[in-house]
Amino acid sequence: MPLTSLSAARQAALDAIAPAAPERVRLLDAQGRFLATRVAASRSLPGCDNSAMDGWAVRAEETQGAHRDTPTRLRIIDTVFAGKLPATRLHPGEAARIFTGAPLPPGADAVVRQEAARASEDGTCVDIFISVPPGNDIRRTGEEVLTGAPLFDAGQRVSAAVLGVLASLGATEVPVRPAPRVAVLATGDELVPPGTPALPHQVYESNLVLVAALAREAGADVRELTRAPDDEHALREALTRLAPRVDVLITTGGASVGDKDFVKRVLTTLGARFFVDGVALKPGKPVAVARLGDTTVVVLPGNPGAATVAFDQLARPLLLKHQGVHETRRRVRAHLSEPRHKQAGLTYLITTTLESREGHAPRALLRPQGAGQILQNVHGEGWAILPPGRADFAAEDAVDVELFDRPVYSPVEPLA
Ligand SMILES: Nc1nc2c(c(=O)[nH]1)N[C@H]1C(S)=C(S)[C@@H](COP(=O)(O)OP(=O)(O)OC[C@H]3O[C@@H](n4cnc5c(N)ncnc54)[C@H](O)[C@@H]3O)O[C@H]1N2
Ligand code: MOO
Repeated sequence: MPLTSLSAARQAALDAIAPAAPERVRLLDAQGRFLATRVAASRSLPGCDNSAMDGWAVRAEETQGAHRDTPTRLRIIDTVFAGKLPATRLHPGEAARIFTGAPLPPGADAVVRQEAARASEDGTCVDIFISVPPGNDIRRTGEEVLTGAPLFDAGQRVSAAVLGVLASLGATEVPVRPAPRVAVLATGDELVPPGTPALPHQVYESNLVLVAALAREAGADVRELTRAPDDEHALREALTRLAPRVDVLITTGGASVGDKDFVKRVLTTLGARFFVDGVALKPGKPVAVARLGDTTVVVLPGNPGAATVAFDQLARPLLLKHQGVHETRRRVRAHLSEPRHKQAGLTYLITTTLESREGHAPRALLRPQGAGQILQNVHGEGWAILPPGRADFAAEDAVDVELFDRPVYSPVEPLA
């Protein structure tokens, strides 16, 4: 039977999970989550016409012709602080002392900043030294947004900027989808926990940290990190203990066809229903997705590079769907830097950097990548996708590159 294609597997994996019911959480607890509903402006921003500067509220027409040598003299009738209401209306010949953010008194239509004016010694009058147009240094009601205007769609990621807007509307809580609770189970007799001595033939267990970090990047709340030996009894015990506690249980290792690859067999004996079992993908071929009771189980291969690709292609979309969102990844067309031979039936995802070229599509520089390797991912800019149905690719052949879109950072100071 041919292996499931990557696109069919992704669809099937998504069928193994449903968006979680929304919950209301405090603003800061919503950071990094996704809005569960649309949000409209519950008030206008700003809520009233107010001053953008510390200075004087005036009637603009009365400043016409004002100059340092020929100032307009106005009578001071009020002082308006931010958060206070003006005591009175501004009539011709009058000015009000006003501070940044304070509501504009009725009758005033402009603000003159204090650097362009001087109050008399006795504080009764102010000389205005410049002429200003109506609206000068005024922030208008609803200038940024009017009450009822749509602000955010459901699925909007709650960033610091979004939180700032919600807080400025007076919100204290926000409806979001809950973060999926995740447990990671690493299997393998050969694995040595980091922090203990390891002989050259031994392997440090690194997938717990790797997969937990990937899951967090996908918005998960990682609750448990557990190791289990390649032993059916121990695996059964670990899977039955962990599954009921989480929404998504992710295993690594023991996913293939070796004598000690028990994970899928044990899941089957526990009554798991498989949605995906092996994908025409390299690396990551043995990946599986199943449902065990109410828990979605993702079985990742043990090779860290294969686990990374399989996570990225199946587990991440599924964790995002739990949060009510679908991610559209940016793709660019690029030309291969070198020829490649591959198994015709599989999709290959190869970590790539991009070299831009004047007047041409960029070149995809394929990184040396094996299923067990992940160092190249640190520097990669995306996956070059070598599609199925073809075994040989020549240098300069055009392929799609699915971008990681990771920001680029550089040191503040040159390194010594
Ligand atoms: N005869 C066949 N052999 C294999 C096939 C196949 O189709 N026929 N598939 C290969 C593919 S593809 C992959 S990928 C691997 C994955 O197999 P497993 O999921 O069973 O992984 P393990 O055998 O347990 O480990 C593979 C490799 O990864 C290292 N590993 C495992 N867990 C961790 C961990 N937590 N931290 C760090 N490194 C880990 C492990 O030491 C092995 O080196 O199977 C192929 N075989
Ligand atoms: O998934 Mo395996 O070799 O395709 O790493």
